[in-house]
Amino acid sequence: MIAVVGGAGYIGSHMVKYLHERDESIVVFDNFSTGHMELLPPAVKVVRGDLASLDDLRALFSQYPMIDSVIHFAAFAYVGESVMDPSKYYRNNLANTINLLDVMLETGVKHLVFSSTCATYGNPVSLPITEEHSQQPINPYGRTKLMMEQMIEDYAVAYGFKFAALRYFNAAGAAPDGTIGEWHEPETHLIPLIMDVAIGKRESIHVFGSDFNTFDGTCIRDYIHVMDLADAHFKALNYLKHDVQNLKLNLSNGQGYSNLQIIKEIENITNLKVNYVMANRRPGDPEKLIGCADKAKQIIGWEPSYDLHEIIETAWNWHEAKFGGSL
Ligand SMILES: NC(=O)c1ccc[n+]([C@@H]2O[C@H](COP(=O)([O-])OP(=O)(O)OC[C@H]3O[C@@H](n4cnc5c(N)ncnc54)[C@H](O)[C@@H]3O)[C@@H](O)[C@H]2O)c1
Ligand SMILES: O=c1ccn([C@@H]2O[C@H](COP(=O)(O)OP(=O)(O)O[C@H]3O[C@H](CO)[C@@H](O)[C@H](O)[C@H]3O)[C@@H](O)[C@H]2O)c(=O)[nH]1
Repeated sequence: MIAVVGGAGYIGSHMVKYLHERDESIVVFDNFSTGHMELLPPAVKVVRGDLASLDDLRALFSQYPMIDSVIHFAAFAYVGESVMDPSKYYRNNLANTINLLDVMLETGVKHLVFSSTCATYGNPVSLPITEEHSQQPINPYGRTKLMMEQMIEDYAVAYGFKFAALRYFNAAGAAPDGTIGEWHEPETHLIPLIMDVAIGKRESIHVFGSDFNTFDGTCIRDYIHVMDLADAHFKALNYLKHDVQNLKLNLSNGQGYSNLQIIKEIENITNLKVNYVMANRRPGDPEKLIGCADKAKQIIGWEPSYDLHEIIETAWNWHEAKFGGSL
């Protein structure tokens, strides 16, 4: 059985959908601080609990002693907020993950796949970013994720944990059947915010920074479909169960798009006008993040299957249906 920690969140719920459709045995552990019950299939087992509580974690593993692996998504994940309120990030991402690891240790569960991020690299010195690129995060969020990687590696060496650190680039898109998608409150991510403008929920979007060293002055990101991420987690977990090596893998499309290009692409796909205002840089934002995911292809046989057009189409189908009607 797989425990999906943070399974009610954006990426976690797509993982749950992926596993549920393959009849995998799963249980979701979540405190619903940013997650939503509505994103989960009704038949899925759910334990409401907080990583901050050793008792909640022990209850999870004693209620489901058949758990043999954990996929860990639970964290706070807003780059800008982490600069303003780092305590929140060190507490939840780092300190609370120690609880999870220790209870896994107590119960003998040693397979762990977890959400790392390209934010651990900082401002790249070479592109595309490979896993060998130096890791010098430029915001507290990225630092918590790098520390998590290091801590988990220490547990692996000392206690025989098997782990996969999956360094995703920018997660985006929604389930192709339109049932679930990105739902953060408050929303801070570029694509759903632009879509809020397209549906008339917001008047305009602020584009943070127009003086970056990029072709149009705005930041560049590499967007990866959330179902591609789910597929990679499943492949990484299966790999860990049969092979000796631990994994540190980038999950990306290998294509960078500027913030203004994303606005244009959404206008083209939706046929709607998006008003935007150029604004100051947001502290903590790296200029360009583009990943090389060749290693994931070589080692776990994973390749992305959705391009930017499909990412935006699936995101739009969900976003318009979910948030467009209530206006
Ligand atoms: N969204 C991205 O672009 C992106 C990119 C790279 C990495 N990541 C990482 O992927 C993971 C998931 O991101 P997301 O966008 O789905 O975030 P999310 O906020 O939608 O999901 C996080 C889930 O974890 C739960 N959670 C948080 N703290 C908890 C705690 N203490 N105890 C129990 N449950 C808790 C939340 O309720 C939520 O359901 C995070 O670790 C994030 O750092 C995200
Ligand atoms: O109102 C907005 C919101 C965002 N942006 C810009 O859009 C880009 C993407 O921002 P956002 O969608 O917030 O994603 P990131 O800050 O890149 O962070 C996401 O992607 C990271 C990997 O790059 C993950 O680690 C984080 O968890 C996840 O939130 C950045 O240049 C932002 O400054 C704007 O210009 N205006």
